[in-house]
Amino acid sequence: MTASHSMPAERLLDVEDVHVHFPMREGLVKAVNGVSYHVDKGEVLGIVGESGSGKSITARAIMRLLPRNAREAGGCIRFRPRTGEEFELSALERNSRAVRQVRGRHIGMIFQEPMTALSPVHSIGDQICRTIQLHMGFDRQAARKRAAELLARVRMPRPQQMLDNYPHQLSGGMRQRAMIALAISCDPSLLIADEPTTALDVTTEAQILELLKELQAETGMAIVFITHNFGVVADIADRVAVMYLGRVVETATVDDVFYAPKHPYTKALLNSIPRLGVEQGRRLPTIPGMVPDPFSVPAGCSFNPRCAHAVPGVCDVTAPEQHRFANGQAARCHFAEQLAEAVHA
Ligand SMILES: Nc1ncnc2c1ncn2[C@@H]1O[C@H](COP(=O)(O)OP(=O)(O)OP(=O)(O)O)[C@@H](O)[C@H]1O
Repeated sequence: MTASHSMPAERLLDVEDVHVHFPMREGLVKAVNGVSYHVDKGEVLGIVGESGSGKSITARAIMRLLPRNAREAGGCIRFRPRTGEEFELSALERNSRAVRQVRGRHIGMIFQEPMTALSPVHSIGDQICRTIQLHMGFDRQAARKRAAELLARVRMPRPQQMLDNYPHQLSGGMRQRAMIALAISCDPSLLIADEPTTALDVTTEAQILELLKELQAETGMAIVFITHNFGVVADIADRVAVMYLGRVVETATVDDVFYAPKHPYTKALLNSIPRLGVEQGRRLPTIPGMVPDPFSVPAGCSFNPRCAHAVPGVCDVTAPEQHRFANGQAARCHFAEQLAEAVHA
């Protein structure tokens, strides 16, 4: 499907004012409440935020993999892969043939749990070959050759034999590599990575991150990398979108977000990262309060009850607009400018 509006030449993905709701017995959960972000070709965008901020549901809206009970309540998602076609993803029926042509071919996906992407009843080789044959028109023999090359590329030992292994025969780290090989098998323009390293031990996590960085540099694919972990963002991303309660509250380059965060929530998240060299036994700062119940989101700025800078009568009354800074950084805070000036004063 061709989108009606044009996108800038460098733009790969445009997520614009997307709303996704879950009608529940207890009330309406506005899991994604006006999210906008973009990804340029070859760029790595990190999405950070506490649990429940809507990171995964936004990604699932892009991939057209929303839960059955999700209601899309507005917004537009446009995608232009390297092949030059343009898709209005938000207009594509979930699980339609059109969606399956985009997913797998132009968008690869990796998850925390590899068995979300891998079938337990087919060998690794069969799964990769089928995807390659379906989307790239390779015959069986050429697909098998490419599949073995992909397994070698993600550094699986004995790739030729590995083709005939089933996922349950592999270790967690190896399954993760098989899932990555499957995700990149058709040379996608975009890889969506939803917490792919969260369940791994630190050593394996570092290896997988290194592999993803190498693959990104080699193929020029863009990555949307969803994580709780600012350390991972620093390692892999070019730019960051910080999410809180269904909204993007700050977007910035990785350097800007670490050296001059503009939203109080971003600052609080950064302050809660464990640092090397912190005296043993000294308590690390944590963000005060809990993420509010999704059925009773605070009025005004939804972060106001936890914010050290909240001004009564303003922050608890009016939802802030996005404030855009000259360097391209943007923060959804009434006092973003004043707070930034106070830091530099
Ligand atoms: N199928 C569903 N039915 C009802 N509510 C849902 C469903 N899936 C997600 N939600 C709600 O949507 C909100 C956003 O969830 P989402 O999974 O996108 O958050 P997240 O930021 O990715 O969190 P995490 O880091 O824990 O994965 C949460 O309040 C969650 O409870």
